[in-house]
Amino acid sequence: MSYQFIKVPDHGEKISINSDLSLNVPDQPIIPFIEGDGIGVDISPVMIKVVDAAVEKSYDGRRKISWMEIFTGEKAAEMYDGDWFPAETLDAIKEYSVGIKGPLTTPVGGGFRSLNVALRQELDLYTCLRPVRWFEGVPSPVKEPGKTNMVIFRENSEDIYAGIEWKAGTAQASKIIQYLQAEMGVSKIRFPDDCGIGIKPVSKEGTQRLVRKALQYTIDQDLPSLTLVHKGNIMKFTEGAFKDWGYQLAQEEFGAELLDGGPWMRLNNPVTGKEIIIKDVIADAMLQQVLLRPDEYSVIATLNLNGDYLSDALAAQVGGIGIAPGANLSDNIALFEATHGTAPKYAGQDKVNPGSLILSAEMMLRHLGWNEAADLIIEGMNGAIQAKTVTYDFERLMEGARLLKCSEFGDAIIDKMPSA
Ligand SMILES: NC(=O)C1=CN([C@@H]2O[C@H](COP(=O)(O)OP(=O)(O)OC[C@H]3O[C@@H](n4cnc5c(N)ncnc54)[C@H](OP(=O)(O)O)[C@@H]3O)[C@@H](O)[C@H]2O)C=CC1
Ligand SMILES: O=C(O)CCC(=O)C(=O)O
Ligand SMILES: [Mg+2]
Repeated sequence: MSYQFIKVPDHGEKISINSDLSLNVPDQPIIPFIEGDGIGVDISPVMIKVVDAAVEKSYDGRRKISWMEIFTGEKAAEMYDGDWFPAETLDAIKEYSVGIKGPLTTPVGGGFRSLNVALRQELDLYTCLRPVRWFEGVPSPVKEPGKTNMVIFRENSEDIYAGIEWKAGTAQASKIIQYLQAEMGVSKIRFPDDCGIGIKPVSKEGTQRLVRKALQYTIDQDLPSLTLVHKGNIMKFTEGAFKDWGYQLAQEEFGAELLDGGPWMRLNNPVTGKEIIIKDVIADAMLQQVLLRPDEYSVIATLNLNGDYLSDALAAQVGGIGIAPGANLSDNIALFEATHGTAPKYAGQDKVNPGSLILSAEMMLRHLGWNEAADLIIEGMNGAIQAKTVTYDFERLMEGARLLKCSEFGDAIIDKMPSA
């Protein structure tokens, strides 16, 4: 495919996908990346430098990533004559199958809709996978941060994030309100004359494809439990249905059985034989459970908004969103990204923690099967943290730490990577 502004590197090859959805990864894969708005300009080059160093150290030049810049957000708007979301960016992600992105700005209360959400919707990246683990030495607000070790599977394509909403006072909002009152017998809209309306679609298919991934991950990683997190006591036919469809899938597709009469279920891991508990917790209670009894939770499957809240809250327990990685996944595309946003007040200052994006790249390397390079990144990160050479977010809470810039922290990670 030829592109208008995207420059395909002279060297490197495309990753291809086999019929069983496994990847064929060449030794020099072309990987598209979006630099990102705000602090994207700081963290993306550091991520690339760290990844290149880990790959070089692991494979002695036999393997190398050919990075290909693609554009969304402010940089795209400048290049593509005001188009924040160029079609060729989507084409490139589809063509190259694996990519990584920095954060993108979304205006609050008006303006354009989230480009991050649009990427997930357009590419049907229905799973947002956010692992939360503690690195020894990272300052944390809790007493025993090592007890927090969870993996969030956030549904990424439905819920109120679908963007079906109308502003108060518009003809569309009035029409929907009139329809609800006249045709659907709704009498509970408290102030109908001045009311915005949002719609929350949650489907069986959307729920079950997410829960299927989460339960398969629980099995593959030999983990002890899967928790369905929902607010089904209040939103019965969306969040309540998510819980019911989740349990139904566990029973019908994985052979789970009721535990003590239900609703919790159990199954034996078909590979290791170990017991897996499938349980559910109401979302508000979950926010206290993860603080008070974190070691009782392992894999979490939840809806879009709950997952958004829970991922920042859990990240805080292990040191903050400066070190919170993630991936957006469909069955054949993987787009890695940090949990945090553009942190505009720090943009361009070479200050923030690049850890989230670097750890997102570490997930990407594992997705490619380049585990040796991924392991080096973890060792480098551990080494830099143990040496107390860290960015401002950790330094302000760590006794005796040396403050590093964003780029210096990347260099410290590289320095601490053991030689082969
Ligand atoms: N996937 C994406 O692209 C996302 C985009 N966004 C967008 O980002 C913009 C800003 O959102 P906002 O709510 O301020 O959230 P941000 O995540 O951008 O920042 C909130 C705070 O988190 C801390 N933080 C964030 N990133 C880092 C980092 N790399 N290192 C250290 N600390 C960090 C900072 O805290 P402190 O000041 O205390 O040091 C920062 O002020 C919005 O437009 C929002 O829509 C938000 C989330 C995800
Ligand atoms: O799209 C945005 O601006 C925010 C998204 C977000 O907070 C997230 O994905 O965690
Ligand atoms: Mg968020």
